[in-house]
Amino acid sequence: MSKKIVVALGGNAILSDNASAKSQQDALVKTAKQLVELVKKGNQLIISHGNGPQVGNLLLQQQAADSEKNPAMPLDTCVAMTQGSIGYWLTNAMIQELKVAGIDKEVVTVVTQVVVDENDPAFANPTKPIGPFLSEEEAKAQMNATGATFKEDAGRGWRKVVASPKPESIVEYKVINRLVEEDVITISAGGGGIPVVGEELRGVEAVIDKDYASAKLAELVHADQLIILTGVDNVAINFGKENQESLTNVSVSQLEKYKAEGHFAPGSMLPKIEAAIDYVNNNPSSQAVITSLENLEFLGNEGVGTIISK
Ligand SMILES: Nc1ncnc2c1ncn2[C@@H]1O[C@H](COP(=O)(O)OP(=O)(O)O)[C@@H](O)[C@H]1O
Ligand SMILES: NC(=O)OP(=O)(O)O
Repeated sequence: MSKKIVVALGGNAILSDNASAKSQQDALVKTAKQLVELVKKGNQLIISHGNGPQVGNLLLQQQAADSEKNPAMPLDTCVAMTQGSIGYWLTNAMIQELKVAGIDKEVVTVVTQVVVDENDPAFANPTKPIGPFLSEEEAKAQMNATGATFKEDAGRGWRKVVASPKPESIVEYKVINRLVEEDVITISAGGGGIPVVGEELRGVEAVIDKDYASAKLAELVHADQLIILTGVDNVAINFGKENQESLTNVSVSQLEKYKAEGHFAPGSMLPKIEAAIDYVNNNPSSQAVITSLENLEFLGNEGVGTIISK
C-alpha cells in the first residue's frame, strides 16, 4: 500500500570517507538508489537530512573571513548554505536515479525555516555536536583559543557543540504538503531546518536536531511513517557491551523504560529515540522505524529494522 513517508538521512547516508563535494555527491548517489526503491513501491517521499559534519566544517571555513570585505556568515545562514549544497547534490542524484528506474517524477529542495522558542533553555546549554571529531588535546586547545564549547561525543572523539533548541513549527510545511499532493518528491527540513524566532522569523545561532525536526515535519504533514536512517541496522540495548541485544518491534512504553535505564547515548541515538516516541505519541496509528540505509529495501520483512509503535 502506498504511504506518505518522511525519511530522515543520517550522517553515513551523506558522508563516507571524506567531506569533499565529490565524495558526498558519490555517497548521495548510493543513497538515492535506495530511496528510489521506496518510490518504486508507490510511496510518496518527503526526505530530510542531517548537516552536523557539514555545518561544522562550514563554520570552520568562516575563520578565513576578514571582518569587512569577506565577512563570516552566522550559524543560521551556514545551516541554510548546507541545505542548499546537500539539497543540490541529493536533488540531482534523485533525478538521475529516477530516470534510470524509468519513473517520471519531479524532485525539489525546499529551503526550510523552523520556528524555535527564543527562551528555549538549550540556548544557555550547548549540546549539539557538529563538525569534525578531534582528540581531547586538540579540542581543549580550540576551547582555549576560541572560547567555543567542545564535548566528548558518544565515545567517538571530541566535537564542537552548539545550542540545539526544540522545533516548534515548520514555516513551509503547508507548501511541502501541497508539493507532495502534486506527486513531487521534496527534500526539506535539511540540517534540522534554519532556526528562526518570533513573528519576524529572525534567524538565530543554533543547529536543530534533524531527528526532532523530521518528527515535527512528519506530524505536521500527517505522514504514515517516519523512517530514520542511521549507521546501525537496529537500535540496541546494552549497546557496545557483551550482552548487546537488538530491538525489532518495540512499543513506546517499552522504549521509554529503556530510555530511563540509559541505553541510548545523548547526541547520537537518544534524539532518534525521543523523535520516534514523540511522533508515535502524536500519531498513534503510525509507526517510526530506525534502521540503516542498506536495510531500506528489506523493510517490511520480519526482523528488519527497529519498528516503534504505540
Ligand atoms: N543504543 C544504541 N543502539 C544502536 N546504536 C547506538 C546506540 N547508542 C549509540 N548508538 C550509536 O549511535 C549512532 C547513531 O548516531 P549518529 O551517528 O550521531 O546519527 P546520524 O546517523 O543521524 O548521523 C549509531 O550508528 C551507533 O553507533
Ligand atoms: N542537524 C543535525 O541533526 O545534523 P546531524 O544529524 O548530521 O547531526
